[in-house]
Amino acid sequence: MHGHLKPIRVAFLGPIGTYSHQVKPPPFGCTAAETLSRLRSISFADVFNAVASKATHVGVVPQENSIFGSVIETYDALRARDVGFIQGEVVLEVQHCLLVRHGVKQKDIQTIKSHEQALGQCRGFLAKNFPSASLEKVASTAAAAEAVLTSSDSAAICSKLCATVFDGLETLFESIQDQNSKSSLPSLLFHWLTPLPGNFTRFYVISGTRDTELPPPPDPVPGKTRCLIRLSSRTDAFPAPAITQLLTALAIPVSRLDRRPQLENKRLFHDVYFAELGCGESDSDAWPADIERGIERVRASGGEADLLGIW
Ligand SMILES: O=C(O)C(=O)C[C@]1(C(=O)O)C=C[C@@H](O)C=C1
Repeated sequence: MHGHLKPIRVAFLGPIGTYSHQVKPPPFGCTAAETLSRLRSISFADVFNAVASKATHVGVVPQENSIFGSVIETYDALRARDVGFIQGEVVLEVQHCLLVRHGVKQKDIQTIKSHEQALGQCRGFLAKNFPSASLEKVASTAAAAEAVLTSSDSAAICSKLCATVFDGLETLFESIQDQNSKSSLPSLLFHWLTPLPGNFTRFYVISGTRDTELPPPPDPVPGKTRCLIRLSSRTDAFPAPAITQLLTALAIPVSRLDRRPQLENKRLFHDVYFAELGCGESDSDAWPADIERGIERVRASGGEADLLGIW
């Protein structure tokens, strides 16, 4: 028995046919499809619960989209204590289709269902082709496809895959997202350096804790070059340090910053920030220790700081 071929269980937002379902977690030695067994969840919170309860080794959650921006449900889940640990990231090109039950025509459509991210990524298409349709948010793109199976006046924005997953659906429009990639997909390795046309969603791969036992990574083990830190001022610190002071104390360049209301809102508009940091491959050896020191400096300056992932 080869240790590295043990199946890893992956939680994803279901049902089958979502974009989350199509993500293949990369950072482990076993990425062959036959070594993955997947567990569908009905919300992103379920994905976090699946890894926390050890029902799965990892879970995939969308983090940002190149057209519609941050995935708020994911950041909201990341506010909780002991929420899991980010072990990697995957970027997926997202091409949406408009699917209906067999026989339903464009003129019949009064409601368009999808995940709010997908509705947001197709705003231009919707305004042009369905200016008076009502838009209905549902739990996922594939849940929308499943729901239109029994409807004669609604359509779903989802992946083309859903036309094969759910029997009885047909594709009315393809590639309806507001930006299209014309050329073949170039390497996504440096996607943050070379902006690409098209529609891309970045997913975090999470495990229950930093020490969750995962299959061994590929050889040679890649250095860690990114991390996510949750920051806020301590509620008992007076005066409460501003986010700029916390970032100055951290003293490591921040590549992106998100902000959400804090879960236990003890002070009005007391927010929590998510800072993503990156380093070059050549600096990756010193990176984990640098981060630890940065976190200590934030704590010493009246802030709270927690490492939510390093990959
Ligand atoms: O509904 C799905 O298919 C999902 O996997 C969710 C989700 C998202 O929340 O961003 C993932 C990728 C796409 O950007 C659209 C929807």
